[in-house]
Amino acid sequence: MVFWTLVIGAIIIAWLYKLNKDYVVLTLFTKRVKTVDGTPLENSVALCKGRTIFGNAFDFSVSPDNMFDFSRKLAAEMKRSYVLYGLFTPFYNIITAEDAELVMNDQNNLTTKGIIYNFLEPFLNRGLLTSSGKKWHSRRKMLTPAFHFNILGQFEEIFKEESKKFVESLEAGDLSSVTLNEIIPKFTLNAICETALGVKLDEQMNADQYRASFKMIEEVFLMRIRNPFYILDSLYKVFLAPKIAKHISIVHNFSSEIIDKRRQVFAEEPEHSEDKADDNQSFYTKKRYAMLDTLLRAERDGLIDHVGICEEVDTFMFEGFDTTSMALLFSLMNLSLYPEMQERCYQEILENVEDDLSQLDIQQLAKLKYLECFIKETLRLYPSVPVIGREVANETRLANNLILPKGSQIIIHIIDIHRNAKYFENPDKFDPERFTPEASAGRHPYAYVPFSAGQRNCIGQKFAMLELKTVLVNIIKKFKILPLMKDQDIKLQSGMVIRTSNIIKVKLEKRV
Ligand code: HEM
Repeated sequence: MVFWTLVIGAIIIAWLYKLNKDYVVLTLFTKRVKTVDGTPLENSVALCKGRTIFGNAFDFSVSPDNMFDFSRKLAAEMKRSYVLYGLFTPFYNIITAEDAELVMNDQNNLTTKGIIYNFLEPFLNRGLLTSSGKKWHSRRKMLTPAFHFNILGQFEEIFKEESKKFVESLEAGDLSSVTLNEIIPKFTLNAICETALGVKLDEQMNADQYRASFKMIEEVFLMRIRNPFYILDSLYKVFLAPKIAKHISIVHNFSSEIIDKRRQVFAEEPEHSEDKADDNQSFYTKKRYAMLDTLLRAERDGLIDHVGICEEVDTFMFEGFDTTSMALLFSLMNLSLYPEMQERCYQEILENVEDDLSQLDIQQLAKLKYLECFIKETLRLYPSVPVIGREVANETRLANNLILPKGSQIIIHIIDIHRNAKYFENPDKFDPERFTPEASAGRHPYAYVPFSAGQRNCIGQKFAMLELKTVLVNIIKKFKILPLMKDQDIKLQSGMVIRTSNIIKVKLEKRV
């Protein structure tokens, strides 16, 4: 009996030993990443020892603050891209521009969004951000004209109006302590609703409730990232979905109400029937255009249904609201922390922008080169979307000698690429001069990718830069922005976008 137990035990151990070469057994048979030339994996990529015997599956079961810091610590320790083994799947973590280029440039196997994006599905369903394959191609083609240069000119009018209102609301408040986390989302939500959706938010629409529900959805999203068991939809549905059902329906009702309002405006305009999809110029000059009109037109032509429109509207609200909020928050914070740079922005505005800000246009904004460098540097150190993900659709061989098994997850840490001393000397120093043409020459093209790159890049990047420049010109012209906290006090956090765990405040002083 003892003999046979030993024999069977030995066979099992031998079998597990063999299996372990292809799979990380204790992470529930996660396939291993291999090398093309058969050399040891650690020669081509860093491997990170797990905190438990279950690979790295439980390494991220920490608070959002610690999760953010933990990733930065790993990048600093590893110094090159690294592999982690989670439950069921390996995670290839990219922290160099060279590796990011291989993934962002791939046209075939690496354009599908990663598992993390599934966590957004109850909220966004499958819109432009989260979809892949044919659906993504046709939606991207449908929506690209909505971001055409000619249309940005019309959006500029809205950005100006909203910026003016924003400055007036600041003036009416307590200038000695302005809480950026509170006031900015109001401005950015109004701006996205009016430009993208063509609807002014009014009292009845309860935008405060929308923003609060948005936060709750984010909390549950983070719970799913931290606990590897919540990867399983069945567990999510039982334990987490009921917590946010109410909030999901609040955000969906909010966007549905907007779609209905705009649909009425659209239906009242008979000339829409004559519009050609690519005839933006003539169409958009007839009345104020909204991106949602592109979708309503496609609906009329039978190219998209109501569910599809909701997916895209929720996606625009998600992508266009919080990303710009955080970019604006960090820009204002940096203006307060670096007074000489703020003064340079102010002087540049005086030299290049008409005194009457209602005349501000894209041409004047294009002259504000230093302000642009300032925003770019802000997005380098504080990219609104610090991390993006892909899923490997089919086993893929990369030019860096790695073979990624089908289903592997790729995490591109944009923030770690941006803070890598290989591309940016003294990377933690805030220095807008890095983005002058001379300083940028010769830099790796994927070393600075706040809007990602390749075919899945951000469709709204020009829109976002225009909005940021417009509101910043309005604020800088009116106020001196003074600090109420130190650079070292700012604590970054993970969220659906980058967050701060502390409240960011500044003081404003009216310019005379
Ligand atoms: C500072 C502001 C912004 C930043 C930093 C930013 C960044 C990004 C990044 C990094 C991606 C790639 C996401 C991924 O691969 O998972 C992305 C995608 C996207 N962004 Fe933005 N974004 C900003 C503003 C906007 C705005 C204002 C809009 C819309 C009005 C927008 C709409 C989108 C959409 C629809 C996608 C998905 C594109 C696709 O997959 O085809 N973004 N954005």
